[in-house]
Amino acid sequence: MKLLSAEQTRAADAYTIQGEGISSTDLMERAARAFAGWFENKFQPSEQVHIFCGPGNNGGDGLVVARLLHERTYGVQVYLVGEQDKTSQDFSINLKRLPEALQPKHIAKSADLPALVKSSCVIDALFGTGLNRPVTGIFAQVINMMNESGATITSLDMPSGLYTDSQTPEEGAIVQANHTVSFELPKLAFLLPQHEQFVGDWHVVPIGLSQQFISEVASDLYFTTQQDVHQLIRPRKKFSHKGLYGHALLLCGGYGKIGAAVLAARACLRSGAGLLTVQVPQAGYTVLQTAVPEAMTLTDKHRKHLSALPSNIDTFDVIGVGPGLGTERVTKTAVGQLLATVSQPLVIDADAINIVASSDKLKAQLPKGKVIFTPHPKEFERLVGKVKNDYDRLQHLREFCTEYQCYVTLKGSHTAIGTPEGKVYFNSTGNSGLATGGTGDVLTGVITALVGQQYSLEEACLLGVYIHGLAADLALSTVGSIAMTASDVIDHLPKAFMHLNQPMP
Ligand SMILES: NC(=O)C1=CN([C@@H]2O[C@H](COP(=O)(O)OP(=O)(O)OC[C@H]3O[C@@H](n4cnc5c(N)ncnc54)[C@H](OP(=O)(O)O)[C@@H]3O)[C@@H](O)[C@H]2O)[C@@H](O)CC1
Ligand SMILES: Nc1ncnc2c1ncn2[C@@H]1O[C@H](COP(=O)(O)OP(=O)(O)O)[C@@H](O)[C@H]1O
Ligand SMILES: [K+]
Repeated sequence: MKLLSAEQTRAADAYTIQGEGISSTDLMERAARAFAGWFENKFQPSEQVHIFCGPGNNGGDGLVVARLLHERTYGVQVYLVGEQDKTSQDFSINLKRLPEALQPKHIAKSADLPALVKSSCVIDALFGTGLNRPVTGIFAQVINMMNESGATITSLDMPSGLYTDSQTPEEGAIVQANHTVSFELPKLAFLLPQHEQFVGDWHVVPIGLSQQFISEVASDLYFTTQQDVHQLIRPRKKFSHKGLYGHALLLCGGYGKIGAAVLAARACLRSGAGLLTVQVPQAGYTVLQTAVPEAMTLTDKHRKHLSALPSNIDTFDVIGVGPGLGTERVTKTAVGQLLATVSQPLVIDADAINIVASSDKLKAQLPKGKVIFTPHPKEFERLVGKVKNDYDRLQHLREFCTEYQCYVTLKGSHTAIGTPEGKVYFNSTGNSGLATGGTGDVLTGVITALVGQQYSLEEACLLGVYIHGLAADLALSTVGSIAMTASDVIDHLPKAFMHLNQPMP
């Protein structure tokens, strides 16, 4: 699914209005109905609803919602914020349509601010995608009052004050919503960790914007849905054999971190690798052979660390390197040799990322179009330098991927996958149960297996990150988020693959 900027969203609105031959007021009615439908499922009519409306179409939506909720027996109080001399046309039309029983109150100065309490139920319809500067003055006072009241806030389309697709200047007030109910497509701002306190739980309701417009408009930002990955997955052929599903090599594990190799290996096998060889330092031999009998085990000549590449390295289809590796000098040399000599695709994680990050020479040796990096945000900063904020991080992601012609899965709540063409795909699965040691090692195993099965590097990233998160989502029902471990995620990979293999409804 594509993500649209605020400007493109406005264009999609206009295109839909023109294409369907409806008025903008009709589309507003449709949007407000979709919002009200969500709201009714969530909140009972017994609650008094306070709706704060700004001067534009977001406020216009708020006025329609007020009318609809009133019809459905909710107690509603409407507040019109700011001077009323510059309201949008659809706002004015819907103000006239407001039932007489709903006498709006005007808030033009601080003395007009109502006293909300913690139990109040609030709809924030001050500003949406049309916000064009930081919120100050009376609007900021209303926002601060809402935030300080502790009331339950549902923002309409956007938390008011938050920019849709760029960094919000610090001086602007921003609503801290419990829920944000947005139209048609998620907005980029929802996917960035720095906005968690503003966006709350976000939900998208369809309003029938032109699918033709959306499919044709140029955007290099995507949100990966089940539909997107379902079409990637390839069922196994009846007469296939293990030789067709790739021979993966994992270079993982160091003294005290052999578990990382076990996790990556188990995940790799659970993701369909035809054959798997793991090379570990001598200290890991018995552990690997016992914990993962399906994997073949090579031992390094070093007792504790990776120090050399296997002599038959050319025989593997893909190499996953990094989890638990350590950054000893001998290991750095071995990783350098790997980058300089091998021709297979590489999945580079954890300490292998740290090793590459520490040397411009190694970065320059990265084979083009052959590498997937899987950093968490700290490892990413080691690669690209300190970032200022989440937008800056995205910019660095794009630049790094295009400069080095590589793929990067920048891990987090909505893992962002960067491609050499400068596209970014945000993942939609996963939960905070994944915030525990070893889950990244699992991801390395999953992606390595997929590359070995001849998925393109882009497909392997999209599918791997999605499946990994889906396994964690399925694990929620049996172990919950607090007790979840990396092994639980591996144990739910089979269900996740089965889930994706089923026909879509
Ligand atoms: N288009 C459609 O058909 C549909 C649109 N939909 C809905 O419309 C929303 C977008 O509406 P929108 O474009 O009118 O913008 P909106 O978010 O209300 O804000 C603009 C107003 O605020 C003002 N303003 C801006 N920043 C300000 C600030 N910092 N401080 C103070 N004022 C500020 C600005 O005034 P000005 O800049 O002229 O001073 C203008 O008056 C969208 O989120 C969705 O809810 C749906 O109904 C579906 C159909
Ligand atoms: N709050 C969260 N919500 C969803 N996914 C998360 C969250 N926190 C972490 N993850 C996921 O868990 C994994 C953690 O990886 P990483 O930090 O490398 O762990 P480790 O190094 O311990 O294996 C990543 O796939 C990341 O996207
Ligand atoms: K809003």
